Amino acid sequence: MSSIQWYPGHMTKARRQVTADLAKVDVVMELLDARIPLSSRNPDIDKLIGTKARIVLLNKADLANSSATKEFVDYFAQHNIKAIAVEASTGKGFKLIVPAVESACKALLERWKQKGMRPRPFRAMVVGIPNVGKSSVINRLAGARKTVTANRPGVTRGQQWVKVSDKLELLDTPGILWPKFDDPLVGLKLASTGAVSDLVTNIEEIAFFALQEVDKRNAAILQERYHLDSHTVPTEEWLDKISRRFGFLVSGGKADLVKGSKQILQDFRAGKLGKFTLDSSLSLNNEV
Ligand SMILES: Nc1nc2c(ncn2[C@@H]2O[C@H](COP(=O)(O)OP(=O)(O)OP(=O)(O)O)[C@@H](O)[C@H]2O)c(=O)[nH]1
Repeated sequence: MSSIQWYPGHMTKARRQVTADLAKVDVVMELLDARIPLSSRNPDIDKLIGTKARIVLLNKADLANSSATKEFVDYFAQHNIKAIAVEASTGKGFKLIVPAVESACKALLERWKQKGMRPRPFRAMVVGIPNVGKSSVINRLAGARKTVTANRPGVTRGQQWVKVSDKLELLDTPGILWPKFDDPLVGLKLASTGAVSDLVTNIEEIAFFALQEVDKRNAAILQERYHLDSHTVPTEEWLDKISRRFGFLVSGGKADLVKGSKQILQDFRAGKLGKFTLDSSLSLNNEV
């Protein structure tokens, strides 16, 4: 879990770093959390990427509702962006990445040819908000492949290009983007899925939000795992019941709601309460 807490100074620094790195690449892999493909988007991403080629990777697809993921792939296609559902933890979907990146770079290749330039491997980087799986994606794409140590303009201290295919090189450090801050519901989605550190959020509120979201989709699973009555609407009492059920007590026999909340979020994030997607592509007409 990332411990980054976003203050204006951090944001300015991150923006500067990402902008500098973006200038070195031809194509961007925008990494999103398949459970929250809209809420995990950086609010300034279009401005940052500009007219550069990009693909979207919907990571942690193993934890998301698969029909919702398909809808999001269509949603991005409608906005002329190729999106691929992937699982960095298993490698599922990864075979599709290189062809998609190369295809996204076709126009660039054309431009090079028109200018009489000799084609070189395309250069790519991964960008995304904290905890979305950037390092996991880079490691999987890099595998045991060698880093390209040739002298290259613009690669700063510690950064290297990794050869992913004959036609593709990847920057071995990701671009860390800040999440959306202004919408409280987006905040709850980011916190419940783990993109925002538990330290900076009210853990009981987040756990209760997670319970409500699960209850809407699959009340039976709550009954099964926590022995809750699936016929009642969620109330804050549920936190008390669940904490007691796991034996989390503080002195005086009171339930330890913080421990109970941690348990709920751990279950929720690990997929033990089902696969879910908290954003909807259908109810939105967002500009991409
Ligand atoms: N279930 C599941 N977990 C994943 C997947 N990809 C990454 N993770 C987990 O998500 C967590 C974050 O992964 P990282 O690769 O560290 O993410 P990051 O974006 O580099 O994180 P920061 O360094 O915080 O910016 C880790 O616990 C990974 O094991 C996936 O496809 N499925």
